[in-house]
Amino acid sequence: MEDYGLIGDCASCALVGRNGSIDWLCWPRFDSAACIAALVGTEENGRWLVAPVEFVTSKRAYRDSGMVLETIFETRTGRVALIDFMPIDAAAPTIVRIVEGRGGQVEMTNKLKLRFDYGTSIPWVTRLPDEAGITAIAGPALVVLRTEVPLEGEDMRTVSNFTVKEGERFTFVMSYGPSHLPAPAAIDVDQALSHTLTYWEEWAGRCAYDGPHSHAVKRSLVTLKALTFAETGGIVAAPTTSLPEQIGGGRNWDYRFCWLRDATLTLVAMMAGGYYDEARRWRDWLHRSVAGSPEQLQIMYGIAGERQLMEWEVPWLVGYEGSVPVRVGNAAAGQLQLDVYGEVISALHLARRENLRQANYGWSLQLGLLEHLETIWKEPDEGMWEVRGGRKQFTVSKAFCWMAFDRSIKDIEDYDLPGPVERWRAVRDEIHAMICSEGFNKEKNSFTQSFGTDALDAGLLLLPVIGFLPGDDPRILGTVEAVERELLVDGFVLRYRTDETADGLSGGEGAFLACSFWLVDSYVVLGRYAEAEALFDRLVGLSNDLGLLAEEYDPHLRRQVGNFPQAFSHVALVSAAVHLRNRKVPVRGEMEEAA
Ligand SMILES: OC[C@H]1O[C@H](O[C@H]2O[C@H](CO)[C@@H](O)[C@H](O)[C@H]2O)[C@H](O)[C@@H](O)[C@@H]1O
Repeated sequence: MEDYGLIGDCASCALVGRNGSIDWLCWPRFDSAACIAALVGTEENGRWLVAPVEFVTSKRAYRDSGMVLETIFETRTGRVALIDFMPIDAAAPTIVRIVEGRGGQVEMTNKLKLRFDYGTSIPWVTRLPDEAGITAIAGPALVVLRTEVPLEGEDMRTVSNFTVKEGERFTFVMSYGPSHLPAPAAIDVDQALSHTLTYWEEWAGRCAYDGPHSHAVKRSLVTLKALTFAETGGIVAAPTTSLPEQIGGGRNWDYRFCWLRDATLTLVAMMAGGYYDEARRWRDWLHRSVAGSPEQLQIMYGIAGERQLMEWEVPWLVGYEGSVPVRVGNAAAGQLQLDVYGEVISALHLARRENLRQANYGWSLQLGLLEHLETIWKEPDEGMWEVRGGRKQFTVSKAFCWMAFDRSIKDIEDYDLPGPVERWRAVRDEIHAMICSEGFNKEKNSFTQSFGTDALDAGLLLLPVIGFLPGDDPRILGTVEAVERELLVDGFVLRYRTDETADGLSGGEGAFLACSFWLVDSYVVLGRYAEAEALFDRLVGLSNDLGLLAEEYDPHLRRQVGNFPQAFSHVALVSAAVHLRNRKVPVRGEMEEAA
């Protein structure tokens, strides 16, 4: 996974290997069917390679702070640059690949194999009538490729071999459109490049964070922005499906959707970075998506607020390094995860405090959610880790219910909003008392994953962060110690032990990067700054050469695992950096001091 770089246009994105191969592309949206799917299959499922026929090394970096990726190939005969980007604000979704000779001369190859419908549908390819290039049509989709380089059809793919000499430049421009309309028009490549560079530079330049690790923080925020669907303000958890949590394993999920949990945390990170527009747009997305009957609140939605996210397995894809099944859609959409109420309500609370313009139904929506929560908070749920082994009384879920009532009570107190505040105070206290008696194991001196068990859960690290108990409470100290004792692998944090939690899934998984950043936060809360710094540095050190993080890290194989790049990991990195710099972790719902 570390070999991939991300390019995107805030509608979709592509993963580009350090070998010049685009192996993942979904058009026109993040959640559309992939038309290039080699990432979770083989070359036969679609890829687009532009690279030297042979090279010795390749080195890459983003230009400036943005999403224009430059890969430099050194070959025995010369040096060549490949510049990849997806133009911002183009009339049609587009990928531009520019080949520039930077020394000597280099034999290059271009191999395009489009396979629509997640790597299975072979398109009908024809030459463009009046200009150089081809169109590929498969059902509703049309892709057009324009280039000065002569193209040939070979083995059901489009290829070209060409030579690039120092100072020479060739362009490949591929765009998507619906097949019942004329092919998208040609674009001005230089203008698109300069506009895209300026867009990202300007966006990154607005970052309010100033402090240690600012490069990693900026790269994380730019990555989060790239995972945002600009049209609606929704944010995907990751742009990929089924990158495995264990190489060869079956814990492979589709993350191209908008989780309320992940996205509300993104809102907090965006605001910490000074990006209030994005925060506002996400909050508006939230209002629209969850609008309607509070009993129908889902834990996740499509990027435009879609509710049906049917999960299915793709039998023709052999998976990333053999990790099957490859799944599309996500059955977690139908789960009950009570923490989501706390996440959403604390986000609304924070937005209110930060004076983000409110939709006029914001408070009535919150009231409706809380009234519903009042009827269901005692129920078991699937928890924040979305287990598939049956519902339980998860301690963290209950603590987030406590937070939902606590923040709403504060909203009533601070803004004179109408609501049954006395009743809610009583519920808040009842939840608190229940967690402290049922969710705390005296022998272990730790809170536990669910009531009456002695299993641990890294989500418990959030208890002081949400203000459930102060950081110096002996029960919190005991819980952090227990997590350190039982959930660390090589210093990185497992979200729980898969051998002691019946999560309904076989196999294991890597250390969860967001939880590892939460341990950094815990060390800050406890004043253990040197350990916080050291762990943060190690975690940032796991990023690939482009600063990208997956969901998890396998400490045994020493490689990233899980979907890539993952918003949750980058959000947690941003928050931990701010906390480390400020030597303070604000209670969730209070604003981070960004600048
Ligand atoms: O562990 C089983 C579950 O794994 C996925 O959920 C994880 O990803 C979510 C998106 O980042 C995150 O919000 C959640 O906390 C994680 O556990 C998967 O999406 C689920 O379908 C699956 O049951």
